[in-house]
Amino acid sequence: MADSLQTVMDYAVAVARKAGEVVQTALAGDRKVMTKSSAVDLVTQTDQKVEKLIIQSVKEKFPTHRFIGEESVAAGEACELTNEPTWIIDPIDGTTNFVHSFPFVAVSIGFSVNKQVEVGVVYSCLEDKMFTARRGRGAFCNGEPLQVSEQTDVHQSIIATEFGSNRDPEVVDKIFCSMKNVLKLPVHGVRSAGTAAINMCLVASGCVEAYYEIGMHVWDIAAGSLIVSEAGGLVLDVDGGQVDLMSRRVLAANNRSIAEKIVKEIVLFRPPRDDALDHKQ
Ligand SMILES: Nc1ncnc2c1ncn2[C@@H]1O[C@H](CO)[C@@H](O)[C@H]1OP(=O)(O)O
Ligand SMILES: [Mg+2]
Ligand SMILES: [Mg+2]
Repeated sequence: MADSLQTVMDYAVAVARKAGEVVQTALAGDRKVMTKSSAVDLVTQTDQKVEKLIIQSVKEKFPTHRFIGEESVAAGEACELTNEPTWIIDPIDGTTNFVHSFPFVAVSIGFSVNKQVEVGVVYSCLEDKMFTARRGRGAFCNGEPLQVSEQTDVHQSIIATEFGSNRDPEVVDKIFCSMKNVLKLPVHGVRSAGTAAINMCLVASGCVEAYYEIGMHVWDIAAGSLIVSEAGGLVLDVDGGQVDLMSRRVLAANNRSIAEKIVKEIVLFRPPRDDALDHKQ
């Protein structure tokens, strides 16, 4: 599998770049916006077109591989992570940003075998940054090695998180309560890029010390989780335990000291799992 993983990596990078070109072209034109699980969970024809392009290209090269794609799942396909080689795809991470031309939009492609992510590619289309990682072989941005921040003092840190797309008042309260707790630690700042994949790449790049969220999906974090761990960081559940990519909870941190401080501030809740039969919202 070692050499074939390099083939997968090279192909994932090529496909992500091609997908990124489609996203960039679409940014110049009109975007017809539709909604999914809620009035603020947006999707465009470009999301659907890019996912089709990625899946078709991969199928030509690897006909036996399986897929978990955000828009395929939205269209009713199963979201099941098996031991088989599986491509986990978010064609546009940051659709809300894409719709508003807010300049952080990514194509995220993870590749797992035996439920473990082996290859992660996140292409930040507008920054033209190609983040890549292979398990055990480090993380890179445009070919340059990535290293998480060395900061151990949470008071000197920036923490990334997202507001998500769930506007249920109880959920919003919990999300804000966690953010307030983190802000009051105090930390230097709290940030939201509007894309989970780019938030994770910011941790891997050492720009932010940690990113946490409850409510994102497996396609948002599959690739980014490997990029963080290969840059020397930790990827955990928000309770500090082992991460479960299908549980819709993640904490990516530069080190354990920062992770432990953040865990204490997060108000825990459990959204329906991605592999639950009714996975919507
Ligand atoms: N209104 C919204 N604001 C922020 N993120 C949203 C959102 N609606 C959906 N998301 C998704 O939730 C993830 C984590 O916050 C984001 O990466 C984004 O992925 P998406 O653009 O692929 O849907
Ligand atoms: Mg996404
Ligand atoms: Mg998306």
